[in-house]
Amino acid sequence: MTGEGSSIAEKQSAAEKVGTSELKSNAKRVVASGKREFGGAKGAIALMLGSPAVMYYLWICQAYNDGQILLPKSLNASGLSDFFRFCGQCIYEGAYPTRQAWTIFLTFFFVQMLFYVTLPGLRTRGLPLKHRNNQSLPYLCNAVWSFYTSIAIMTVLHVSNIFRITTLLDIFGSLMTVAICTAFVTTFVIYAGIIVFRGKLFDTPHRLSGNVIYDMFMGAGLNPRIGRMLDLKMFFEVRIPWFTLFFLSISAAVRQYERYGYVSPQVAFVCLAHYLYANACAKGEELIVPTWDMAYEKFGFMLIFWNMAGVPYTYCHCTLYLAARNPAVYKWSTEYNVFLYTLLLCSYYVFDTCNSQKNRFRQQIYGQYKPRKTFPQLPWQLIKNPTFIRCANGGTLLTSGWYRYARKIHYTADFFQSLSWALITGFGSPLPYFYPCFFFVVLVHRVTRDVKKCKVKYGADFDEYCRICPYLFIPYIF
Ligand SMILES: NC(=O)C1=CN([C@@H]2O[C@H](COP(=O)(O)OP(=O)(O)OC[C@H]3O[C@@H](n4cnc5c(N)ncnc54)[C@H](OP(=O)(O)O)[C@@H]3O)[C@@H](O)[C@H]2O)C=CC1
Ligand SMILES: C=C(/C=C/[C@@H](C)[C@H]1CC[C@H]2C3=CC=C4C[C@@H](O)CC[C@]4(C)[C@H]3CC[C@]12C)C(C)C
Repeated sequence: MTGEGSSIAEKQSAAEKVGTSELKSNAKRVVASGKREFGGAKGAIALMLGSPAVMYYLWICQAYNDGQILLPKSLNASGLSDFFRFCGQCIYEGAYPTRQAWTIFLTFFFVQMLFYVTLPGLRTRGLPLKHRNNQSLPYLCNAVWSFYTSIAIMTVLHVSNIFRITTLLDIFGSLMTVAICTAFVTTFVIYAGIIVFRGKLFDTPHRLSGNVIYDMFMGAGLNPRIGRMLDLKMFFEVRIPWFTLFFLSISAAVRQYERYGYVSPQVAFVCLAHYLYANACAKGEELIVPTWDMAYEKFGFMLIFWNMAGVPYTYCHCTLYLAARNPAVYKWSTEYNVFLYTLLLCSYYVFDTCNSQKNRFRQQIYGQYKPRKTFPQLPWQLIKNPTFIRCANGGTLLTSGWYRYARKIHYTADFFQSLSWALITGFGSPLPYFYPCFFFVVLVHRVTRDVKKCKVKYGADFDEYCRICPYLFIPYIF
């Protein structure tokens, strides 16, 4: 069945006549199908220890080995013990969690929390939550106010010499250590709070596997909050990672201007790229509310660590590479620069409008759609009369807009954004290419999980969707 031609209100009423028993049984199957992901407890331990190790290794290559891959033989080390001793020395010297780093990190963290609960914003509601009797949670979407207020405050602090933004790059290693430590502490505090206080603090336990390590990694709660409105998942997914990434790039631009008297096209590129991403997350915050991460993904180490430390301190190696060198080293041709700026902007357009189409469609179906005037509101971000499949379980699958051409074209676009961030640095170091390579693996994993989840949840209707839209990443190709 398709929902062609009928009004959104009629479609919404159809969605509301959802067979809850069918939805519940489908959802249980979805959970059961994904019960032990990431290799279970052993995989969780490996990822909890491996993630910080990878971050420190990348940083040591960047800060102590001119951006080249560091191997034991390159140290003339007699063995691995010498190699690890060298790395330990680098971390102690260059990434010690100093009082200054703790002060900067925690000030930014708690000021963002203060903005979250005080600044004006758009109020919306999330998807109906099965375990809350199909009730939805309220969300206050004021990240765009927080973003521009933060920019204004950072500007005043820098210009008045109270806090020079170039400090972020000067103490990058220490800030990274503080972020890693805080992520582990936050993971433990939120897990313990939910398990011990069972609903009186943060959230009630949700879909626990019974294995403490695995549940700490995946999360004990689905929508942990401080008070009624401070949604920790939304707070960590938007404000901490992408605002930090953007300010690191601005830090590089200010440092380059102070040293050389101008900002190179390459540093300007990473500032634009990280502005676009951070601003997208902020101006589209209400469209994050109906996503899988908000409605299904529990809040544990995976989301906490990667939002708090992984994203800002590994996705930034393009910035670190450019900031550490004379712009003459990467003075590319005008044609190459124009190509990369075009690739970035076109990829961003598809990424923004595709995510917008699907999530605004979700809001329309649940009667939560509210137009906004945040910048930028792009053409084709909303499908006015969407065609969609009205599924047997009461759900809906959009079959127009970008979703007519490829089921995950926003993944493709987002990947090409990440690739452009690396290409702007040239080919002098492999470190800026960590993000696109890591992201490729993340997206392949997410699409595999998602296809499995949608097949279980939508059954034959998902097969119908795949018939209507047979391409996954690239229209008419793959
Ligand atoms: N930079 C980074 O580190 C990361 C970036 N991202 C980006 O975030 C964005 C969102 O990614 P993600 O949340 O993983 O994936 P999606 O936005 O694709 O969300 C998947 C869910 O959307 C719903 N859905 C899928 N197809 C349709 C359809 N045709 N009509 C209606 N609903 C549909 C299903 O959920 P249901 O039907 O149950 O509602 C499905 O489970 C992407 O652009 C991705 O690149 C993601 C991860 C990390
Ligand atoms: C999984 C992680 C992080 C994921 C986020 C970066 C993305 C998850 C949902 C994404 C978005 C949803 C809808 C949008 C509307 C568009 O108009 C603009 C873009 C966006 C806000 C988009 C942005 C990326 C997400 C927030 C961690 C583990 C890295």
